[in-house]
Amino acid sequence: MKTLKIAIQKSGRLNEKSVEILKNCGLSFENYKSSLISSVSNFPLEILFLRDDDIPEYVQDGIADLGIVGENVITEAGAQVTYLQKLGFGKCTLKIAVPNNSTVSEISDLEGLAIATSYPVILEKYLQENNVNAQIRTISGSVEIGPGLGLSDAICDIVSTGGTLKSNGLKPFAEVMQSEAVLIGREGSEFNPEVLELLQRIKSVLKAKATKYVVLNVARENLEKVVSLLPGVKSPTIVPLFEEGWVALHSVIAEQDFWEKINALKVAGAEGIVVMPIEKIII
Ligand SMILES: Nc1ncnc2c1ncn2[C@@H]1O[C@H](COP(=O)(O)OP(=O)(O)OP(=O)(O)O)[C@@H](O)[C@H]1O
Ligand SMILES: O=P(O)(O)OC[C@H]1O[C@H](OP(=O)(O)OP(=O)(O)O)[C@H](O)[C@@H]1O
Ligand SMILES: [Mg+2]
Repeated sequence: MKTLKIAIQKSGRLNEKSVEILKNCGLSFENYKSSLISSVSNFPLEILFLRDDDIPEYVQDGIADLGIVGENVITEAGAQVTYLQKLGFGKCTLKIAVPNNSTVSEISDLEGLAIATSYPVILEKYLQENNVNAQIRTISGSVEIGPGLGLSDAICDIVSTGGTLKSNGLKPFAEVMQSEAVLIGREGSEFNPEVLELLQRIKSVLKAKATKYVVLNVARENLEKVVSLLPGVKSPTIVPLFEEGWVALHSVIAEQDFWEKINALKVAGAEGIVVMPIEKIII
């Protein structure tokens, strides 16, 4: 069996969740960041801990077989890699923002202005698509400080809660791209048996995370009504209760669907609703 290499962020926003998802796949390894490489004892895999900016090229060039990195970083690098799976964390949006007192309110107002960013490639393309000529000032971090220091009139940076923009007196007005962490490989990677095995485990972990195991009690006469409220439930398990005429309904439900229905379920006669996490769903 060939030992695969997966590159993940050494430290920063994506590190913890990347390690978590691999551990949830049953992979056993020490999170030795100082050694920058860690061997998985129960799967033919080595984990490389890198700066996130380097991950797309490492995968493109075959130094690593797989990587976990933000879509923003892949697009900026222009790397030739294949998206194997969106991972549902590191969700953020690349936005253009200006000082609160700025009169800039649409893209065309950026004509001739200076914009500070760590994403010059993505921004350049966006400005071209919108027929705007602006001066891009590339800086590697703390971009939000740009307008306050007189370095730029606007910024283009990652926004999640919007807290950093707010505390720097900035307001967003245009969305350039949305991003989340993705598992990447090279073209054809998914045909490698070890990659396929890992990918299946990751999918199982993600599926389990998005679903809950639900148990509820309901009187038999209300059972049909309750089942009809549960989307996607084909055939729930029904277990008779000691109390005559009552049953317990067991089912696996998308968490999102469930919370929307909870009040309707109660009105329909569901009682003692217990919601439990699921560790893995094997697809
Ligand atoms: N506020 C945020 N909320 C959610 N995701 C974010 C946020 N900021 C960044 N990200 C995502 O996490 C990735 C890593 O962000 P981080 O700030 O750790 O990068 P970095 O400082 O460039 O790290 P490195 O030292 O590895 O180069 C970003 O490229 C983006 O995809
Ligand atoms: O909208 P918010 O929730 O405030 O998040 C946005 C901030 O998060 C990121 O920086 P990070 O905190 O990762 O620090 P960094 O600039 O050192 O990468 C990004 O560069 C923004 O500055
Ligand atoms: Mg980086």
